[in-house]
Amino acid sequence: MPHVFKISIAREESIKTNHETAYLQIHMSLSNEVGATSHELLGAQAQLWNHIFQFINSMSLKCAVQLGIADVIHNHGQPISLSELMAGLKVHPSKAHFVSRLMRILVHSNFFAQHHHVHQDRADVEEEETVVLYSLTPASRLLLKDGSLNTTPFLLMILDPVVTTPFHLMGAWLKINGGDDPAATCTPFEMENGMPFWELGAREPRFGNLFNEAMEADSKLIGRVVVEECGGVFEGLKSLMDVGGGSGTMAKAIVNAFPNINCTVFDQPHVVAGLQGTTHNLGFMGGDMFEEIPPANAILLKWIMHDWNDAESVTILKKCREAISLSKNEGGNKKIIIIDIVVGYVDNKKKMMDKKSIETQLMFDMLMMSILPGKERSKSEWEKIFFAAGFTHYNITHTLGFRSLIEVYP
Ligand SMILES: C[S@@+](CC[C@H](N)C(=O)[O-])C[C@H]1O[C@@H](n2cnc3c(N)ncnc32)[C@H](O)[C@@H]1O
Ligand SMILES: C/C=C/c1ccc(O)c(OC)c1
Repeated sequence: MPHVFKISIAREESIKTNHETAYLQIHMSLSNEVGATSHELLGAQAQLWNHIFQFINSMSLKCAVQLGIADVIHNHGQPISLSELMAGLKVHPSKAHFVSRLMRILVHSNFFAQHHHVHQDRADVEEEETVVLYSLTPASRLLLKDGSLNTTPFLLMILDPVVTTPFHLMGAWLKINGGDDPAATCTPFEMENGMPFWELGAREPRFGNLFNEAMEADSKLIGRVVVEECGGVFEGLKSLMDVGGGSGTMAKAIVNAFPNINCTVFDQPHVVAGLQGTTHNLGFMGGDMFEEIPPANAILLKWIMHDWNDAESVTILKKCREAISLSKNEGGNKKIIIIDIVVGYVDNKKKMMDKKSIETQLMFDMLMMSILPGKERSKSEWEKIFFAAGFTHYNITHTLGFRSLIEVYP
């Protein structure tokens, strides 16, 4: 393309009527070789390279998790020097200078903080010595393996080759015929693994367990926030069915905060096999949400709807509507509670985070496209499936960071 423009510009320059000069300007703005100043070219290259290299940020963080850097700093109890950090890591001493480079990029990304400490306590040292000391940041506190909000399983699951490999196939996947039925279209994940995501989780315990642990970590964090910020949502309910509730972490947070709600975790039989409620008001049940959902005043769908396409989602929502209509709750309300992304809506208390949060939403959407037949929905896309399933109104609360809580009523 650029060559074609170059030739036409050369020709038009020799003619130079006013009319053609206008064309020339358009051609120049379209051409990447002629129009840009050095400054613009370097800016464009910087943007491109920064984007190309984003996986290096992910992998540097993965390395820190593999080594347990955050745990060593935390266990040290105070800011730590490189040599103290090395003593706590299972890294070969010959590689200390590599670790300092790893730390440099992670400090840049705000996963660790770095201070310069001036040594004055050694009489034998004549010149002052400055030592770099590392400490944790709020983001790296989520990487502590003993912490209650340990997010490392989520990181290891998302950066596992089982998840990253299908992304290499997206172009090829888009070129092949998906057929007329969107529900029957295979995903890049299936193209790579020969089976759907949930089947791999059932067949390969290593990945299945990693996935469930990843979900637990999120449910611990969001469970706490939901109870603190949106507790009113659960007032007046006698029973709650957490459909696709995994190993029950979210349900535990809810029954602890609301002892009067009877909560049942409903998930695939192999996921809830062997699980038992720790209190009288928590139970587990295996089943298929496309077949039948047991009755309850309210159904919780946390990170469920985005796993499925519109037709599948409407089927699940219809099953939910049946389940709440069959339950008893005199005077109390009945509803579906969805915790998921509403694309374009982010926590309005954190305006500064908006661009990053929306990027996170769009990344989740690409994940749902590569791994599952799912998608992230805008407000109007949500409305379409709610009404198609026979619900009449809904209310969105945007207080969960890049996610929202949606109450949907019959
Ligand atoms: C993304 S996870 C969300 C887990 C949990 N709600 C959370 O947010 O931590 C989706 C869950 O749906 C479950 N699931 C998938 N297909 C299902 C089906 N047909 N019936 C019931 N549960 C299903 C999976 O086993 C998984 O636990
Ligand atoms: C690699 C797959 C990740 C994934 C799959 C299903 C989900 O609902 C999800 O929500 C965070 C994440």
